[in-house]
Formats: sequence, C-alpha cells, structure tokens
Amino acid sequence: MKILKFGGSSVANQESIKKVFEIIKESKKKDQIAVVFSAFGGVTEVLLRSASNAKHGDKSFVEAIKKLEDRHIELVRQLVPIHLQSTVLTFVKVRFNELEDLFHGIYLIKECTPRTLDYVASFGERLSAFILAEALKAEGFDAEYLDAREIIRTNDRFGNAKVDFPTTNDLIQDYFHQHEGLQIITGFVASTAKGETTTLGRSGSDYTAAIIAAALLAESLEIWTDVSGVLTSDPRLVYTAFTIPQLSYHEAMELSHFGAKVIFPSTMQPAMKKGIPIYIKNTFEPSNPGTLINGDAPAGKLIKGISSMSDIALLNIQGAGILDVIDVNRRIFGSLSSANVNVILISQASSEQITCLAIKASEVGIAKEAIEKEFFHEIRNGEIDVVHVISDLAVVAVVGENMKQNPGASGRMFQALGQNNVNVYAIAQGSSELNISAVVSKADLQKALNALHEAFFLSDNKVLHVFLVGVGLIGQALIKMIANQQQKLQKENLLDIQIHGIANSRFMAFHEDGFDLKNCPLPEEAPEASIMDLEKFISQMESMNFSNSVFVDCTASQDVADFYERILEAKVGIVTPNKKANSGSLEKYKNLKKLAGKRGVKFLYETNVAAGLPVINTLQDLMLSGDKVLKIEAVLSGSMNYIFSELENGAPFSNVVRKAKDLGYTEPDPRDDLSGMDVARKILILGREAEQDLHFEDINIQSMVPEDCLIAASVEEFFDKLKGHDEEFARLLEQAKEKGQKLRFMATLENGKAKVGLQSLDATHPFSTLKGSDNMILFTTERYHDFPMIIRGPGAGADVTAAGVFADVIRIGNYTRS
Ligand SMILES: NC(=O)c1ccc[n+]([C@@H]2O[C@H](COP(=O)([O-])OP(=O)(O)OC[C@H]3O[C@@H](n4cnc5c(N)ncnc54)[C@H](O)[C@@H]3O)[C@@H](O)[C@H]2O)c1
Ligand SMILES: N[C@@H](CCO)C(=O)O
Ligand code: NA
Repeated sequence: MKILKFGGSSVANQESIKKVFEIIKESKKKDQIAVVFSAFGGVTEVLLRSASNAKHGDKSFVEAIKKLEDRHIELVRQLVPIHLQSTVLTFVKVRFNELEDLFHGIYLIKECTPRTLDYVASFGERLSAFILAEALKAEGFDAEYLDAREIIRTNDRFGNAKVDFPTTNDLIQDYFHQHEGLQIITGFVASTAKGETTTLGRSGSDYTAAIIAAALLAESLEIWTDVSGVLTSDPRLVYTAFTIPQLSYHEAMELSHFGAKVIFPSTMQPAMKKGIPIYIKNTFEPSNPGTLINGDAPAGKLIKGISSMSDIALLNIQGAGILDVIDVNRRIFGSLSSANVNVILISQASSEQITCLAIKASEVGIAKEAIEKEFFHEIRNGEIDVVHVISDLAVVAVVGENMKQNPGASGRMFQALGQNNVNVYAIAQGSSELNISAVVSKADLQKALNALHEAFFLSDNKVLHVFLVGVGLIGQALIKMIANQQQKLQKENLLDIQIHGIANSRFMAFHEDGFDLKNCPLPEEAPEASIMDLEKFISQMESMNFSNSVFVDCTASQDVADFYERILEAKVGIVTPNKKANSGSLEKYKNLKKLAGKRGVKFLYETNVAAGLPVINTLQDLMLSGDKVLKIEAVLSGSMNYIFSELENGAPFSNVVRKAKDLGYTEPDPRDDLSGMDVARKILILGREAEQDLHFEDINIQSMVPEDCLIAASVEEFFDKLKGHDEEFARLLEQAKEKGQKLRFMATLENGKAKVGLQSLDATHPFSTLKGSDNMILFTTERYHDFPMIIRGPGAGADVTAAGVFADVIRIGNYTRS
C-alpha cells in the first residue's frame, strides 16, 4: 500500500486535477494506493476569513461563500459527466446551505469558537474529496469517499487537536480491512470520541496522510506538491538551488525548521516512527524523482542544504555583574516563555559574560520588556545592562548529518562568509552537529546563501559573477577571451566566470544564470534588453546580490566612474581600463582605494597604464617593498607611438591617425590621445601609485591637436579637418630627420613635476627604437638607481588590453576563492 497526498495547489483547477488523475492512474497500475486530498487551492483561507468577517459583523462573507459555491459547482461540471452530476451537485448544495446557516449564526451571535471554526474549515476537504471521488468514479476507478472523521480520533483541542493513536490506528486498520476500493480521503479533519469535528493544525493534510501510512505500515508516503522536492536552498534567493535527492528524517526536520517549507516536522513523526519512506514530488513535473526522506544518512556531501530565516533580531544580555546574578539563564528563558516569545538561537561564550538570543524581529518589543522586567533590580543596581538589541538580521544554517565527526564544515562555512565580506553576529551549533547556524545582516542574506551554496555544492568551483558596462572594442574582446578560456578555467583553475549583466551607452540586459558566452549577444540583441540607465543597472546588480561579484567598466566614461564608490560600498569588486576615476581628484583616488580596503573587495586597474603590460602591479610591488621612485620616463601612448613611428614611412599624418584608430589603439575619441590628455592621465596615475600627491593641474601638457580640430563636433569632422594639417606634421618630421633624430611623445615625472609632450630624440635613445604601439617605462628608484627598471611592449590594442582586464578579473576570482 502506498499513500498519496495532494495539496491545494495540485487540486486548484481542472488542468491540475487532470494531472493528479494521471498520477493516480499510473500509481494504481503498479500498487495498491489510497489518496488524501487537501481542499481545493485557496478554499480553506476563504472559509476562515469569512468566519472572521461574519464574527466582526462584516457581511462580505455572503458573496465570498456564493463565489466559493460557484467555483465548486463549476468544478463538478468540468470533472463529472452530466448524467452523473446530480448526486454530486446535491451533495455540494446541501453543504453550502449548511455553511450559509452556519455563517449566518456566527454573524448573528458575533462569536466563532475554535470548535465552530474547525467545523467551518472541515467543509473544504469534505467538498474536495467528495467531488474528486465522484470524478474518479466517472473515470472508471472504484473510488470511495472516506470522511477522515470516521478514522482519525483526537482530543478536543480544537484547531490543533492531538491524535489518539491507539484508537485511530485500530479504526484505520478496521476500515481498510472492510473496504477494498480506492479510498479518497479528506485531509486535515478528524473527530473527537463524541463525534465533534476537529482539525489537525498546520499542514494537517500531510499529517493525515502520515497517520494513515503509519497505521497501515504503508510501503511509502508520497507528498505531491508544486515544487520538485526539497531544494538545497530557497530558489528565490539562490538561483542555482537544486533538488536534494535524499534526506534523513532528521535532516528534513532541521531544514524545514528554517526555510524549506515543503514539509512540517510534526507531520513526519508518524511515518518516521515506523520508518516509512516519504517522497516529496511535483504534480506538475511527475518525472522528476523529487526528494526521498528516509532513515538513511549515506556518506556524501558534507551538508545537504542551507536554510534561512529573515527578520531576526539579536538580544544581548550582559553586564559587569552578571556572573554574580544567580540563575540568569533560567530567568531569561522563563520570562521569555511567559511572554510567549520563541527563541530561535542561543549563544553564550564560555566566559558566561554575555547571553545572546535570536528571536523574531516582530517579538523584540515584548521580549525586551519581559527580560528587563525580570531583571529590574539587577538593572537598577548596574549588575546587568539594559537589553541590547541588534535588528535587521537573518539566520543562515547549513544542515547535514555528514558534518558529524567530520571536520571542515564550519571552516568552509565561515571562510565562505568571510571571503565574501559577510559579517557574522552570532553562531550556534548543537552537539548533534546536524546544523550550524550563523546570524548575519539581513542585507547580506542573499549573498551569504549564495556564497555558502557555492562553497558546499557547486562542485569545488568558485563562481565569479561579472557585470560588464562598455561592450565596445575592449569589452567585446574581453567577452571572447572569457568564452574561449571558460572551460579551461573551470577545469584547471576551478573558476567559473559568468557574465550576468552587459550594457553599452544605449542598452542593457541581464541574465540570472549568466549569458551563454560563446553566443553572447550585444546588449541591444539580448532577448530582454532595455534602454540603458546606469542607476538602474547598478541597482539591478545590487539586487541580484551575488557573492563574488565584479563590476567591469570598459568605457571611457566619467559617469560610470562616478558610481565606483557606490559599487564598492555594495561589496562588489571593480576592474577597469577606464582612467577617469584614478585621474580625477586626488581625494577621490585615495578614497576609492580606502573604500575597497574597508569593504574587503578589490579595485584593479592594471590596464589604466600601458594596457596589459605589468606596470601598475610592478610599481605597487616596488612601493610595498619600501622602494622610492625618483624618476619616471615613459612612452605611455600606444597610438602616439604608432602615429609618430609610422609617420617615418612617409604616410600623411591624418592617414596614420585614422589607421591608429582602426587598429584599436586610440581612445574612443582620438583627440584624447593627440591632446596629450590620455598620457597625462597615465603619468598622473603612475605618480599617485608612487605615493606622490599629484594633481592634474600639476602636469605640463603639450597638445598635438590643431585649434580648428578641437572644436570639430564629431570624430569624423575632426578627421576631415586634420587633413589640412598633414604638411605641418611632415615638416616637424623633416626637422627631426635633419638632426638624425626621432619624434616620440613622452611623459616624465621628477621631483613632483610631470611633463607630457613631443620630443625629438637621438637615434640612440632607448625610446627611438620603439615601434608600432610599443610603450616603454623607465623607473629610476632608490634601488634601481644606476640602471632603471624597464618595462616595454605593445601598450594598446584590443587583445593586449582585454588580456590585462581578464588577468585582473581572474585575480579577483582567485582572491575570493574559498
Ligand atoms: N583601446 C585600447 O588599446 C585601450 C587600452 C587601455 C585602456 N583602454 C580603455 O578602455 C576603455 C574602452 O575603450 P574601447 O576602445 O573599448 O572604447 P569603445 O568606444 O570601443 O567602447 C566603449 C563602450 O562603452 C560604452 N559606453 C560609453 N559610455 C557609456 C555609459 N555612460 N554607460 C554605458 N556604456 C557606455 C559604449 O557604448 C561602448 O560600448 C577606455 O576607457 C580606454 O581608455 C583602451
Ligand atoms: N589610447 C591609449 C590606449 C588606452 O590606454 C593608447 O593609445 O595608448
Ligand atoms: Na598595464
């Protein structure tokens, strides 16, 4: 015998009921079964609300009950063929007439006792099971309606009656002995020895099914609902949550305590005592095996699931004299229990100086009052402080029997939380080692859950969640690079990079599971693209609240840079080739670095200078090791070097500038290069990295942009105007050639003074040998004194820049690895 129980969502309408009948049909082919039904979806709520309205003199119950009747009649018409409808319709009509009288009585006497309420509530299941039994008969089943009041005996604690198991078990066994047909049973309802109707409390239908399964020593109990079993975590917060194939009874109870509301612990008891396996299955996806709950805890993953509870507050009871107060804990818990406050978690350090309790936020007021009243004298004497409350908290708990005697679970848990910058307020672990709970800030809940989910479930891989703004030359090259390396990174580096948000200046798009990078769309091509709005992009990123997130800015935009503070505040790392933030005010530059440190995230910008060449990192290392920079001489512009070295081959100036742009060396607007601005920003950033308080105004900049080109409204117009200056530049080159020299656009920084401009250099000068997009940086330091440290190589272009950005992204991925 198998017991199947279908909840309200499974019998909400004609379509879902058809699915239920299919499942019953398939099960019946293989096994002997009995079926327990809840009321049709939402019916119990209407009944209870109407009773309360009637009691308060509100007549809206009349219409609500009429609607309910219509809904039941409609279902009869849909499920039962016309020639069989009359008995069913009569049954329904009689029940509703009775209900009407009942409500009227409640309305008149303005009273609804728990006993009446149980009777009212019983109509939901009595109607659904009767109608469904008749419908099944019409489908050819030997179905028989069974009103559970006949077989489940309880005391008269109405609303949450206690089952008299010896009597109930006998009744059930006798009944099934005498009835061979397919029993269609009302869930939730029962009766007292005197024949009064009672109900079994929350999730009562599950309980009904478990009671029957236990009495009949059923082979299994199947709870059919609208989710595919118990998931590893709340899927609304953890998108990668998945069905747990198997749980022990204890694990299921722990998990359902916080969060996983698929099954209530008390309802499992009867089945658990008899060792009957429970399956949690999805009516809407019957092929999914769902979750099996039984007595086993086979070796496997350290934990089975992660549950959570939000809207928690912590109460700290402490005080200088607390050690002298006798019986502190008994009095704390006694006062809370008298005030009906449920304690969720307790933690006390072995110093016994502080007792810390987690309770529901809604109960803070009464709890604080109760404790302070209890310790009135001690507080007045200063032995105990007033109760200290911390609000806006949540609890996360990892659950699993394999943690028992198996070191590592708490290590992994707190490492994951710590590395994601989630502060832990309190910790509790029972000696059963089945559950480790941590209290965190409510704002960190989703991040904490995801961090834990990744740490415990997503193989051993770390996921890095990327949000990319700027999908131009560099942005696109970056996406390609990540796509090409994705598999290798997963396999060899155990790092999984996913891009969840992309945007350019016009459109933005998001993907919860991460875009398919091999076919990653441009923002405007993405299925759910919307008009770009930077503030919304950031808000969406914040609300997705992934652990291990990085914001990649591949624009040259000041507007984007202006959001960095907010991004770092949200504990999201930043990687960027955009120089705007670091070359703005010195105060902002310093603040960003400080903020990143404070929030425990990385702000990386190696490609601000010389693209992928290791310039910033090298300089930072020099500084960390205590070196001091005396002088920097450099060619810092790939495009300017390309332009002036190519000019030597005889092409007109405007042509080579155009070529530099086509090769992807220039800024989005090449005037940023020609004007020396781009180089100025770079030398400024190098100076600041060398711990010099440098301002943009301190830099002497020689611009190469002719006056009339400056005012050109577009890049195209600029190119048109630039043609008119080809001869001037040819002349410049001639003059240099005559002296046997070369033109190079240089930057120098010495004694706090920076200078940027075109220089005519002897052919033997190291910079004269530079070709194409080459950059070259000479650091003269206290240690590299007689011979400078030299870094040289291509310093612009899509690939070498994207590679630098990529390396920074990986650095963050490795940093956040647990
Ligand atoms: N090209 C190189 O060799 C190189 C080297 C190092 C650093 N960089 C830096 O890389 C950055 C990007 O350069 P690129 O060549 O890819 O430029 P690009 O013009 O090809 O792309 C810029 C992207 O940014 C987007 N964008 C601009 N403003 C935006 C805004 N406010 N909001 C959202 N999106 C916006 C554009 O729509 C475009 O998708 C620049 O900061 C540049 O200095 C480039
Ligand atoms: N436009 C820059 C590349 C970005 O830093 C250059 O030409 O060097
Ligand atoms: Na670099």
